Amino acid sequence: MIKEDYGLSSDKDVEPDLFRADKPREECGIFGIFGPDKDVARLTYYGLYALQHRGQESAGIATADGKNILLHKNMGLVPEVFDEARLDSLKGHAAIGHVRYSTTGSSLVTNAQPLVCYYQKGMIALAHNGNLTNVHQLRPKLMERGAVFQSSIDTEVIVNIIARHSNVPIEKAITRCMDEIEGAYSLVVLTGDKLIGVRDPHGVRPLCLGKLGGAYILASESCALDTIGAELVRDVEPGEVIVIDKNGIKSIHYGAAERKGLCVFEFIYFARPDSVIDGYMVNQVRREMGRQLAKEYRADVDLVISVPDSGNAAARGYAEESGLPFEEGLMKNRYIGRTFIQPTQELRDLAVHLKLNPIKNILKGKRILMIDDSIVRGTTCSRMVKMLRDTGVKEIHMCVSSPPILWPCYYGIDTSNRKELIAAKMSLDEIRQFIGADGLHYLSLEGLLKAFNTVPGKFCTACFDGDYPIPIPKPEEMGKFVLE
Ligand SMILES: O=P(O)(O)OC[C@H]1O[C@H](OP(=O)(O)OP(=O)(O)O)[C@H](O)[C@@H]1O
Ligand SMILES: NC(=O)CC[C@H](N)C(=O)O
Ligand SMILES: [Mg+2]
Repeated sequence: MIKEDYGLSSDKDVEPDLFRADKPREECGIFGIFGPDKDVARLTYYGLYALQHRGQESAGIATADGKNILLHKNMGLVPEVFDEARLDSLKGHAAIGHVRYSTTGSSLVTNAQPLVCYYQKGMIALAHNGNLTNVHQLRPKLMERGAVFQSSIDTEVIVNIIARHSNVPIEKAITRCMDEIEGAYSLVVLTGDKLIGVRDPHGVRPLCLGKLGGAYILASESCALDTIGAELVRDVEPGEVIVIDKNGIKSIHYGAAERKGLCVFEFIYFARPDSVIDGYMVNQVRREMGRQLAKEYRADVDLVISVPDSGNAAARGYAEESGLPFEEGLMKNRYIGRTFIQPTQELRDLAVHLKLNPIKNILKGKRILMIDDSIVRGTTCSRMVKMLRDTGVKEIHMCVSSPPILWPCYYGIDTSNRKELIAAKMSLDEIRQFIGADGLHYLSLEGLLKAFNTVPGKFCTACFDGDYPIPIPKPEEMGKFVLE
């Protein structure tokens, strides 16, 4: 029996997020554990806590106790959704969990993950990071054949296709599903007796395998493994299906695509700096991006500051390479929740200072170089420049440790609208004027790849060069890209 508790509270479903309009890019985080002798719900809770940066809209955990799959999910942050009593009730030998930032389907509790359902073979729970690019072909086809959907997320298409192949073992049903779905997907799947991890053939989204005593873990990022004291075994390979059950672990190679597409933005912004993805330490790569920036552009300034958090490592790298002093010039308030009411303009302006505030004595009268990891709409940096000018900074130069974002992402980042991307609408000098800086430089794509010591072809860099490794939805489907 599915014991589900969606905690349907309508006020939370529609709660507006103060920073949502300014924060167009997040991800989802997934976690799975097979550990009969472990408190799987609590370990999943801590794992999700470590992945909270990947999605803050909703959180959910499903556990398998041999007979049932138990589920709890709701809108909100991990500690808001779960308490001790709730975690006590989620019993089992295996669990999966999800933190969501919606990319297909609205931010509603019915779209929260994991999805849990009955099918011919029993019960199945599934959690997904990424976006399918052919969902608008698959969903109507499934509906024509009588499928019903309870949510508007692409993820439910995956569950439906797996369920249609109930005449074969679950591993086979998954690889058959992979024949049909296109796009980016890292998945954790839970059945009564198995935990399965899947990474799409292009390897767009990360997924790694860890071990804690006799328990196996799957997680979007290795920082989740560190958090629960597990060791990183390796990354799940593109096109690999890992099946874990009481007999141990088995790997099925569905097959990697010739053209790989690991999202380079994971390294620029999404991932936590303490994670290792596909062998690259995120913090180290970000620092190297800063060094590359300094090789490309040397500003005549007194000091280097970063826009925290994700600009920090690149700013340090820039300072090291250039010999300029690095100072913490902006403080970020880390305790901003999601419970604000949509503010007026006055409150919005106030909110900027609530989120980031300058340390005046460090900055006043100085010529500074401000480094951020990326500019999407230009909201953050234009506000920062204004704030710094108000503080009495003499000159403000801006460096961005990634190239201009010119193309939308269809693989799980919420930038599917080109009109929102400032670099797609304005020239470099227009952007500089818009943000009000005295100088502006973006890291080149070559410089970015040098930070990895790699050549084009390993990463998906489509947001910078429009070279999409997986076919994107047709123009007539674009308007419908977000299923409401
Ligand atoms: O041009 P914009 O549309 O303003 O978006 C870009 C900003 O958004 C991100 O920061 P965010 O505050 O989301 O998170 P962070 O603390 O990880 O840097 C990113 O690091 C930039 O600072
Ligand atoms: N950001 C993500 O990975 C989202 C996963 C899925 N497409 C959803 O909207 O729930
Ligand atoms: Mg930032």
